[in-house]
Amino acid sequence: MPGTVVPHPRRGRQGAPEKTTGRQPRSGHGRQCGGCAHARCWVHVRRRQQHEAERGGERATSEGTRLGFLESCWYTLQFLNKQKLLEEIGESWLPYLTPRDAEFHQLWKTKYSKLILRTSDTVPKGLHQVVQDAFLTLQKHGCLFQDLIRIKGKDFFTPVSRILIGNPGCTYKYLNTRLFTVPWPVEGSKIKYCNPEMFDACNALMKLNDYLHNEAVQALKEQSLSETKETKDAGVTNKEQDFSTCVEGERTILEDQSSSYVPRTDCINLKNKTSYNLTLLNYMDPLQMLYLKQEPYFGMGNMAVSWHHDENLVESSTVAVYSYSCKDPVINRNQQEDLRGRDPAVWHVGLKVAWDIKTPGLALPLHPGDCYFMLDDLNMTHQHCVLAGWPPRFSSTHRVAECSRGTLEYIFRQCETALQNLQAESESVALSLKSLEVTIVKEVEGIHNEVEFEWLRQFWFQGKRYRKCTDWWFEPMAKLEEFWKKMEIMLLKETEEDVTENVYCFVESIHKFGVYCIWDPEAAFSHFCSVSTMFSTFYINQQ
Ligand SMILES: O=C(O)CCC(=O)C(=O)O
Ligand SMILES: [Fe+2]
Repeated sequence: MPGTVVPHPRRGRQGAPEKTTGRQPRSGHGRQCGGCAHARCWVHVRRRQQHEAERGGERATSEGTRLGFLESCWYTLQFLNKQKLLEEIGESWLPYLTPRDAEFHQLWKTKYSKLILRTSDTVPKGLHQVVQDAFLTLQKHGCLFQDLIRIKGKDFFTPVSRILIGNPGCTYKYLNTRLFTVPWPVEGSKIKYCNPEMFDACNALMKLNDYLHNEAVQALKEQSLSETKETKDAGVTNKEQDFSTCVEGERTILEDQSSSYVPRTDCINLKNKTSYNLTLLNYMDPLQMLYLKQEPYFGMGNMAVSWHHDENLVESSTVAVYSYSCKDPVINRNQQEDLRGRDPAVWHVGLKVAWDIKTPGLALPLHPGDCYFMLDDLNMTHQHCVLAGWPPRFSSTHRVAECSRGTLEYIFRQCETALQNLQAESESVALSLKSLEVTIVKEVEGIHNEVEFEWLRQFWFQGKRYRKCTDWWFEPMAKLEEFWKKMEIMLLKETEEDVTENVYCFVESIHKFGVYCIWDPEAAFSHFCSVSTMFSTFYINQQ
């Protein structure tokens, strides 16, 4: 008879599930120990890591130490790079340009050509209105939160407050925090918002998303045409441009057929790299901040967001940003005409070539309603930061998030795969495993971890923030928790098998020890040690 397995009650504080212990050896013996030794090890190591992480009050990651090690290598490398840069700079600042400098436009054109600005006057007035209302609604209802992020193993709150809005069921992970989209009302979706204003806000951001998508397509097209022209001017034969029109569904998205056609594959790329699935909204009122980090390389002043590359995006996808600083401090700009450097009253986006101290940086002022685009691979080749001005400011940053492992659809599919190894016994409610094969059990463990660490913990860790806008996520989260519980039971069964086998191996080993002793004491000793270590490690891990 299998031992009775009682799942633990969920952990109260974060609602995150707690691991159960399954120390119930059962009689009988199943498999050969050699084949499954690796699997056992893997299970134990993982449980120990998790146990340690929990004891330290940390938010563990599903990948455990392996990822932790790679992560710390990456951070060390970044740290060393940064140190090297700072050393090279010494006491002085690196140069950067603003529109006040004569060479600003030349620098922009040559070194930052994939940064595109669309000033507010090019954006439809009606769109400005609904988007700005949406920002204020979200703020009024307390929907923006400072995120607890993790950098170099340390936790920080972001200076900016944020909310993620986007396709239903989509998530976006940045700096070890997975954010869950407040769904915008895509066609055919049934979303219950907390109030009608919230619907309007999400709808407005979806409209902005469509607008920015079209603008990005246009900008990319223009850019590719200007590149084509430049190569032609330089006398280089470029690829043929006489391809069929580019169609998005029934609609032609690239209509300018008179100048040139864009190849179909390029069209698909273009669409994939501008089809934003979410937007991360930022808000900060500098006057409410006790302290803001100073830009370290160029002396650009207060930073709201430090230098970074946006992570977790589809490769070479465009990022589009709508910027709304609540007042435009025009007077100050005139007063500071003769000063050098950027106007500290005005919000700017700062750009620099990654790990390069030769190319001057760029600080581009952003006035209320301006939009900027980081086209193609600009986000990879360059870093950007946000330089704070004086008024409060919102921004909506539209992204093509790489969410092959970041949607509800995906994680439910994973659960389905894992639960295929579960069979309900007809005469009892007890659940049992169809296969104890190492690869299958390992896969289930992986999925179990993924659900727990990437979804349940991440969701509950952020408290009840998602309730502020809609209850959309609570039903799928409850479902995921059900799946998690089933997997927990499955894995406990596997663990029981482990216990049995360990006991069996241990006993057998003692027996073998006696046999070995006669002709090979060394082998007997090492055999005994390895098995007993395995057994005691297992036992300790089950405490
Ligand atoms: O607010 C902005 O202009 C950009 C913010 C940003 O870089 C980010 O959220 O990743
Ligand atoms: Fe960014």
